[in-house]
Amino acid sequence: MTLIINDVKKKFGQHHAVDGISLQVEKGSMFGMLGANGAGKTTTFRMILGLLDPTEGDVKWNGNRLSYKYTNLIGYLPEERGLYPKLTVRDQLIYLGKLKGMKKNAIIEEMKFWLARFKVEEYETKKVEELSKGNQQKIQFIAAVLHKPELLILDEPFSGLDPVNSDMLKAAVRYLQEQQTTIVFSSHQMRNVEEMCEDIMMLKRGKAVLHGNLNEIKRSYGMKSVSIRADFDLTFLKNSPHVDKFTEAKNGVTVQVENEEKAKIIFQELAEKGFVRKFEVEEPSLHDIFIDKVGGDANE
Ligand SMILES: Nc1ncnc2c1ncn2[C@@H]1O[C@H](COP(=O)(O)OP(=O)(O)OP(=O)(O)O)[C@@H](O)[C@H]1O
Repeated sequence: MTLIINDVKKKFGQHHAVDGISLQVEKGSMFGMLGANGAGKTTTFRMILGLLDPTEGDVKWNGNRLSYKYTNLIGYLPEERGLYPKLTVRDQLIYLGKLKGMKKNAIIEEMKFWLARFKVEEYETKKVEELSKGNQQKIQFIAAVLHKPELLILDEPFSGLDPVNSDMLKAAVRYLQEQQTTIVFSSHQMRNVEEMCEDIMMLKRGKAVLHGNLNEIKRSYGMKSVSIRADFDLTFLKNSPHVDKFTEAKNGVTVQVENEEKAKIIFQELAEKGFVRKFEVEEPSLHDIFIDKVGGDANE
């Protein structure tokens, strides 16, 4: 069971919201979609879900085009959250579970499991409008997974959550992955993607600017980040022709360099000046790569 997106395009009028992306997500894996606002992530998700028809190309799950007929196989947490504020959590979940073809007993069993897991059992009989935003998000997540979907699409699942709830939701997503759920999610928080995903796609104006295994992307990405601490002033590195970006860190400085050769040159320069306490060359963070690839495009 694989999700395959084959050269998919979506045009709104003359605007290419998604402009020829292809990807494959294997059963039980977790795939991260990144991109600035308006890069085309939600449009891609809507095409996966069969809510939007691609202008060109196709999306297949297990060899079939997804549509409302397969709604029971898919779970979706949309970016714009929407629950019925006047319904109780229980009635809400029963209603949404039934739409997914579930029987009441099964819904209640799953609901109890998830409410306990998220430590919100006491909200079962509360109206949604009485819950905080973070807790509403948990309920909406439960609504997306109640029917044990094979494919789970999460649009910005961690936005607006405090660190404790964010960790709780991450653990829940990992648990679902262990149950062999195939998961695709988008996030503006690079850390979350780094922590959770093996494979990613970074979109810019509807095109993939990076795609593949995250560790390989980092390894093969030329740019390196170097943490330096020394017994002398390092601010001269700001003006070094070998340094692309200079940042003062708590305990020393961090510089970005184009490749390992440049790092070596800087190390030699530093060694001539005095005692270097720390010189650590690291793979760039996803944040660094994002800024490098998408940086000037934050509002596209
Ligand atoms: N129904 C629509 N009609 C016209 N243009 C649309 C429509 N839906 C999306 N777009 C445009 O397509 C582009 C991609 O939008 P999309 O919502 O997919 O981006 P996104 O990557 O999910 O952004 P964000 O991170 O802000 O949610 C944007 O320029 C948006 O304005």
